[in-house]
Order: sequence, then structure tokens, then C-alpha cells
Amino acid sequence: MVLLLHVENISKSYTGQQVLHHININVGHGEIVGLVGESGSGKSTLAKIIMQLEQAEQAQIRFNETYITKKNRLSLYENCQIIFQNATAAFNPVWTVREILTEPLQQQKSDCYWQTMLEKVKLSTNILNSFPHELSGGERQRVNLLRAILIQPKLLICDEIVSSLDRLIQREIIDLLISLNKEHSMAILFISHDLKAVSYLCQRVYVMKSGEIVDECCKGKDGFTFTDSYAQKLFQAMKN
Ligand SMILES: Nc1ncnc2c1ncn2[C@@H]1O[C@H](COP(=O)(O)OP(=O)(O)OP(=O)(O)O)[C@@H](O)[C@H]1O
Repeated sequence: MVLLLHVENISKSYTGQQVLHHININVGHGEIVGLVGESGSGKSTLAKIIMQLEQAEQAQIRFNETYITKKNRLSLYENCQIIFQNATAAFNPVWTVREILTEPLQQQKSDCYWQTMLEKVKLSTNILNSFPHELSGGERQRVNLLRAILIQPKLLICDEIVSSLDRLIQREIIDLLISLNKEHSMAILFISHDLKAVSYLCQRVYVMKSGEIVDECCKGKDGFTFTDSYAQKLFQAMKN
């Protein structure tokens, strides 16, 4: 598989405490990859470093064969987007949904365009004049997702985006990700505690523990088969 994101040797400390230890991960073009691990294992920190929102001590990040630094991060954002769990925090509360969605495009679009795009995330055009606080959690996360995919990124990093939603809405969002992956070959790095969601969605998964990648596995016909005992326990607990 041709690599889209290639992350090598990421280490990070906060106030003398090392939270990431020589992390290597990669995501292929059009691939859906999971990143799981217990709370505090360093998943979000890794995602922020990839997006140049945090500085790592040493890191080599290549996206589409180009080394990414703070200086050229804007070109990364044209092809790689991140969405977080808390969709509300991503929005300006005094903007309507139309204003929120128009911002990354930097130009007005027709009602017909919005209808087509909103249908992709199963929202109606009525929502365009609403403010974020008038939406449900699931609707907010759909707007967040649509905002990220409007620029047709090659990679979408999802950091716990379904954790606060109920099961049915979680499933709808995940099915939406699968269709976006199929229709646009959009690669996804899916960071989650939710191993059921990861098992359903992802083709390959990395398991993280205390700032280290302890296992990596491709999905086979029986799901994921890990060699590391921590990874085995983690996924075994899900089945029980
Ligand atoms: N800005 C910060 N300053 C100091 N320590 C931090 C900071 N951000 C994260 N940490 C620490 O780094 C470690 C990794 O945190 P991180 O949020 O990356 O973990 P995580 O795996 O994403 O956790 P969760 O699943 O709960 O979101 C934790 O010990 C956390 O307390």
C-alpha cells in the first residue's frame, strides 16, 4: 500500500515526564486505521503532534512524501483535517451553521450545493440558519464532520468523535465515515476507546500503552489477532 502519512520516532515530554516514546505509525492512501489505548496513553498528544498543534522533541512526519514542519503546516491542512470529541468547542457560538460551514471554503455556495453536501451527512437544509447551541450532539458532530470533509481531505483524523454520542448515532456516524472512505478514498485515523467501533470500522489497528505502540494488527476474517498480552486482554475484555 502506498503511504499517505508516515510518522517516525515521535517522542514527547511534558514538564520532564515522557508521554510518548519513539512512536512510529503510518496510514496508507484510502486506509482506515485505528489507534486505541487506555486513557492517558498518549493518543491525543500524538494526533496533535501530527497536526503540528504540539511540538515533539524529535519527529519526522511525512505526508504524501513531503516532510511536515510548523512552517509548511498550512499545506498539510489542505489535505489533512482533524476533528475532536467536543464539537461545540470547534464552533464560533455566534455563527450560524451556514457561516461555520462556509468559513473553510472562503466563498459563498448555492443552496443547491448545501443541499447536496448536507445530504452526505444526513442533515437537512433547515439546519443552515441554526446556531450550534440549537443542535443535538449528533447534529453538531455531523456539522463538524461535514466542515472537515468540505475541502475533500486525503486524511481525516478522528479523535474520540463518537464517544459522547449514544450507540445509534455512533453507528450512523461510523457508517458515514465508511461511505466517505469508499466514495472519496479518504483515509481515516480513528482514535477511540471504543473497541467495538474500532473493530467494526478499521482495517488495521495500533495499540498504545503508556506512550508506546505495543502492537499492530490487520483485520483478518476472525477480526484482530494480537500477539501482545496487553492488546489481547484489551480486546478480550470487549468480547466479554
Ligand atoms: N498540555 C499538557 N500538559 C501536561 N501534560 C499533558 C498535556 N497534555 C497531555 N498531557 C499528559 O500526557 C499524557 C497523555 O495524554 P493524552 O491526552 O495524549 O492521552 P490520551 O490517550 O489521548 O487520553 P484520553 O483517551 O483520556 O483522551 C497524560 O498523562 C496527560 O496527562
